[in-house]
Amino acid sequence: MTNSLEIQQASKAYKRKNQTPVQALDKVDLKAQSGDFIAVLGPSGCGKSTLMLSAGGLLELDSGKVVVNGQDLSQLSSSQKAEFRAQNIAYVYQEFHLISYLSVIDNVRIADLALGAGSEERAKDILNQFGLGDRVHHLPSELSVGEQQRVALSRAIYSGAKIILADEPTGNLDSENAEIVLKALRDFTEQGGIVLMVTHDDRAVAYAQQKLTMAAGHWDS
Ligand SMILES: Nc1ncnc2c1ncn2[C@@H]1O[C@H](COP(=O)(O)OP(=O)(O)OP(=O)(O)O)[C@@H](O)[C@H]1O
Repeated sequence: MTNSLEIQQASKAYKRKNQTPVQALDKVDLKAQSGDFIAVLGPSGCGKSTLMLSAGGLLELDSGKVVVNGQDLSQLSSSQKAEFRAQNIAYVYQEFHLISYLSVIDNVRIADLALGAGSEERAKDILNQFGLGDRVHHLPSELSVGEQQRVALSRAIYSGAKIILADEPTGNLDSENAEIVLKALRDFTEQGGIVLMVTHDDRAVAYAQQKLTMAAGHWDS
């Protein structure tokens, strides 16, 4: 199956009482399909995080739409959207967002842990691939920063999502760990996934096959 992410004429303004609205996205278009590894660049405040939140349906647009694998996210109820997101979209952040009181393997299996679903073996295989085979029962606080990001990435891969939205995924990493993470993201796209990655890191930009720059809420062309 081929995957697709389409953002059509997306606009979003943040409105605060008694203040001029900030137009964070201004009719932004994006078309990505299986195999695409896209770096989103641009200065602070130009709308990159707003774009990423919108792409995953975490933020409602004022106008325009996001279509993932043919599904217009705005047509889904919030519970349908959460379910659709769990199956199709994973976020990888600079700050990892691991759950501090759960072990590495439970963090990876977080989405199906409560249901007793999924496969511990598969989670272990993925952790092994990321060199974390001897860390499965550790807590996040017992890991290095690079290891924590590898757990976050393992969680994204384990989820089976076809689209990874990565916000500064190498921001806190040394070169060795940055390379592991970037190679994994590239492998993910080579296997049919899509990666949209906000970054200021030259190492990450070098891995992407497309570079898009934002300026004040739109593409800088
Ligand atoms: N919740 C909010 N309320 C009001 N304004 C906001 C809110 N979130 C973002 N903004 C404003 O919207 C604009 C775009 O913000 P956004 O976080 O998308 O930019 P960014 O490119 O990701 O910035 P950075 O690189 O610094 O993370 C900025 O001017 C920001 O101040």
